[in-house]
Amino acid sequence: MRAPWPRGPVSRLFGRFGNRHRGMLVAGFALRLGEMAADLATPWPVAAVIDRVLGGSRSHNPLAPLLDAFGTGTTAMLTTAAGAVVLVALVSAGFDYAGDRVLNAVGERMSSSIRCETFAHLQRLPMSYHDRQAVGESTSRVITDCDRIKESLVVLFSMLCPGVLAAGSYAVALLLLDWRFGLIGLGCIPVVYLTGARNHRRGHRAARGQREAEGRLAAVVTEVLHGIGTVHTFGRHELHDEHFATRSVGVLREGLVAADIQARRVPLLESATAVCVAALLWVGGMGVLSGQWSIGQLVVAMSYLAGMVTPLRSLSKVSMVFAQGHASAERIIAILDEPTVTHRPAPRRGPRPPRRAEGRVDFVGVSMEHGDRVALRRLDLSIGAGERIALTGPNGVGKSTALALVSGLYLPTGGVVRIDGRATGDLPPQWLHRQVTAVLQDTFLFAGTLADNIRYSRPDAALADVVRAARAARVADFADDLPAGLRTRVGDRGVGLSGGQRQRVGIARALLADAPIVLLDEPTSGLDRDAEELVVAALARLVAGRTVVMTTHRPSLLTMATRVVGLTAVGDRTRVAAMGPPG
Ligand SMILES: Nc1ncnc2c1ncn2[C@@H]1O[C@H](COP(=O)(O)OP(=O)(O)OP(=O)(O)O)[C@@H](O)[C@H]1O
Repeated sequence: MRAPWPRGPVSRLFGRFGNRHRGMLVAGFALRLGEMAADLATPWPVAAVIDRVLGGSRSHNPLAPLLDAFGTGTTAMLTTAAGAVVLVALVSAGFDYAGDRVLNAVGERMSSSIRCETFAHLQRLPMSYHDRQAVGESTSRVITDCDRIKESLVVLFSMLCPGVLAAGSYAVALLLLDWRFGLIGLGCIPVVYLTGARNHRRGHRAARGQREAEGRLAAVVTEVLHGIGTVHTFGRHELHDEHFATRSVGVLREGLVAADIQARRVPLLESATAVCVAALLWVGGMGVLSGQWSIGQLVVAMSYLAGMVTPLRSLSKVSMVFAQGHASAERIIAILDEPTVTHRPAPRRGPRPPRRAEGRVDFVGVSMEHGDRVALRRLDLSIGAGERIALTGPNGVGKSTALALVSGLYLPTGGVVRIDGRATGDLPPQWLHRQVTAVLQDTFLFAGTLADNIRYSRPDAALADVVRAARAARVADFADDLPAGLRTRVGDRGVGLSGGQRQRVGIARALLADAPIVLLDEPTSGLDRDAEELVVAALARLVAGRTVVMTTHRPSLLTMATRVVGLTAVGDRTRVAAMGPPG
């Protein structure tokens, strides 16, 4: 059902993640109400002492029955009032503790769910999204923006909600005490609201600018750390220092705007609320002088007004946290709104694909554009099941793109890529992952053991299968010399292994996947002759009995192909020419 009001990022996030903790939220707010009730009772023992003990009058006091129950002598009333002060404070503290525990736990749980779902969603976004988004920027959203949302939720539950509840309750209590006191108290609310709302919009703009600038800064850090070897080799540290400092100025500029807004807000609100306190003091003082109210009642009214303005003042101090949380919620919603690869249009009706594809691949009028860059133009090419085809051609003609289209990494922007006669866009992604495997130019290894990395393609594989794949791919040749064998940990990005060794782990991974279609994207480029020999020997085992589409310029790999074709871009077509027998 659609909400009857336009739903902003904050309410959408809250609706989606807060609903899951409805029970705890209700319990938390009930505890807050208990605390409020205790706080409302706080000034009455003092009023009783002033009016009944010191003034000797019997003015109205809601705690009178309790105070009178322990005796009406001055000492008894004084003792009971002192005891009541402690008791009320203890009850209020108990509710405060329990309310904070419950509501802050909701804030923590909500932000944890937001973080996990944002990461899960981000991983499933298509390559076209990741191509245009810097890694540092995405990291900054998952980590920093989720953190900002967490801070806002904690402040929301521990300050904003109790503050609003307190201000509302004190305003009602003032009204009940006397309508004139109530009007003065209520007069404070629009002043605070108008000051806060105006500043929230400015604060939100500054916070949004700051988060965008911080995201760009994170992108610089990630880029430089990815290429730190190149930075050291060429000694270009100063270049990146300057680059970083330039981007950092953007963060600083927005931060200064936010600091200015924050600095203005507190005095503005303090002045506005001081006017209300002064008005109450004057009106109340005149009332006491004319005998309309007792001094005790004026003390209670002043205490309620102080109770009302204190949370309003403290809210002004945290409003920048909300502005930042708001800006971060927009950035998180922007990710969650992106369609994932599993949200493709529903496949056209047809029989379920068989468990294992035969391995026929057809490109029919396939075009591919990456933004404004054209990678393939109406390519027609058919590859039979079990055929091993090598794509050659000039740099940038679209060989790697053709491979990426077979694996479903991208969907063509024109034409269709078919596997066993069915368009890749109509095939369930999970099925496609089982039919197509790849060894790329540089195998990416995750932090974990060698065995974990091989098992990445088939998490349920038995250890014996992992060992068999490791032997066939000649990983065992070097793993046997390591103290922990296949249980040796490799660091982030496979640090500690040579290029050739990493490629052999990649081949073992592909072997274990046992897919009928294998893609090889320059798997031996960058290797020396000895390493290449070992990798080619491993690849020979991988390609046997499967459909293979490879891109390579290396003769040792070309000899594995049953057909070599050359791609050339001519006008609006990517043409295919047979290049004669391989080798
Ligand atoms: N992710 C991407 N984003 C933007 N443009 C891209 C992307 N991938 C490829 N391209 C562009 O598409 C064109 C084809 O690239 P592709 O890598 O497929 O060519 P290639 O024939 O494999 O080149 P090479 O022989 O140099 O590896 C190039 O102009 C390239 O700049």
